[in-house]
Amino acid sequence: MLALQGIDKRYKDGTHALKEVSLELDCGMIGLLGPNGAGKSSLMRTLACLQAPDFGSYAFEGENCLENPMELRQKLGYLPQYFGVYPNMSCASLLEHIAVLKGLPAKKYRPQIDFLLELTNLSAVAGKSVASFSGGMKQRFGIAQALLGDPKLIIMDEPTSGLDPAERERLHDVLVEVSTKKLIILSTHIVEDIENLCHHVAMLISGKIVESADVKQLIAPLESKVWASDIYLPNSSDSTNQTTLSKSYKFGKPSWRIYSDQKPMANATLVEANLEDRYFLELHKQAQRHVSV
Ligand SMILES: Nc1ncnc2c1ncn2[C@@H]1O[C@H](COP(=O)(O)OP(=O)(O)OP(=O)(O)O)[C@@H](O)[C@H]1O
Repeated sequence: MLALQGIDKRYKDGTHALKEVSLELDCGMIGLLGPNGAGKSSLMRTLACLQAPDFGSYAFEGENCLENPMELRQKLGYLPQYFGVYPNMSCASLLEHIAVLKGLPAKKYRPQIDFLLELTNLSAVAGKSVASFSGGMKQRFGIAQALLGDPKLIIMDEPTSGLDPAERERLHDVLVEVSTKKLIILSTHIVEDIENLCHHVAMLISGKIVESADVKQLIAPLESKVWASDIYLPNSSDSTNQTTLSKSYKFGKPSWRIYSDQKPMANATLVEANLEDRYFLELHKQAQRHVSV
């Protein structure tokens, strides 16, 4: 459905944000996971034809998007990370305005706007100015505008940032409801969102795709190798077969997760491996590579 080939982007100040990114994605919900500054937004903006890469090409449903961006725009829904300033227009009027800009005929967009206001739980505030909305409401508005025109490719840059747990759950419901027969790319550093929603994840670290695979397949090699302990294992004791993955707190008490072929210490308990473990292991590997270069 979407094929990227050698996408490379260097900004004017010399930052090499994307390094020969190649990906092949089929329909469904796909997670793009990476730390701050990894290049996720750069890739999302490129896919949305908002900035051109220096090299590379990409095609959606066989159509070359760089040669024919208008073709893609008609099939695209995009939720940017930041919207900037909202005009002082009501939610419904702004959606109508965006529908016109997308080239949708009134007969098509009027019922769709009603449906999307309902879906994103904004019907009751449709007459209120978007500029006066709370962060969560603005995010839901962003999702509604991205879904206008029933796009086949939906790109969402950090869609759950700034949402409270109830809003986040509502967004998950919306995404699951619309995801059939579409390609939804969800860019985030919130691993849990990807684990909850996506069957496939691409990991982007320092501008490079380091993994792109089925989520279960990525986690499988870690099974029976992730341990939890409330005693600190110094990093210095990490080795090829043993890596401290993460530290988290429960009721103010710390707990470490350790990747190891064998029980790393007497009190360690074997736990179910998850995507966050895989992601931290990958970040650790990349950091090691960086040090040894
Ligand atoms: N317009 C720009 N000019 C120069 N450098 C930029 C520009 N936009 C992004 N960068 C740099 O490119 C790199 C990748 O940034 P990008 O915003 O794509 O990462 P990200 O993974 O989306 O990060 P975050 O999760 O923090 O939003 C960073 O080093 C960033 O500072």
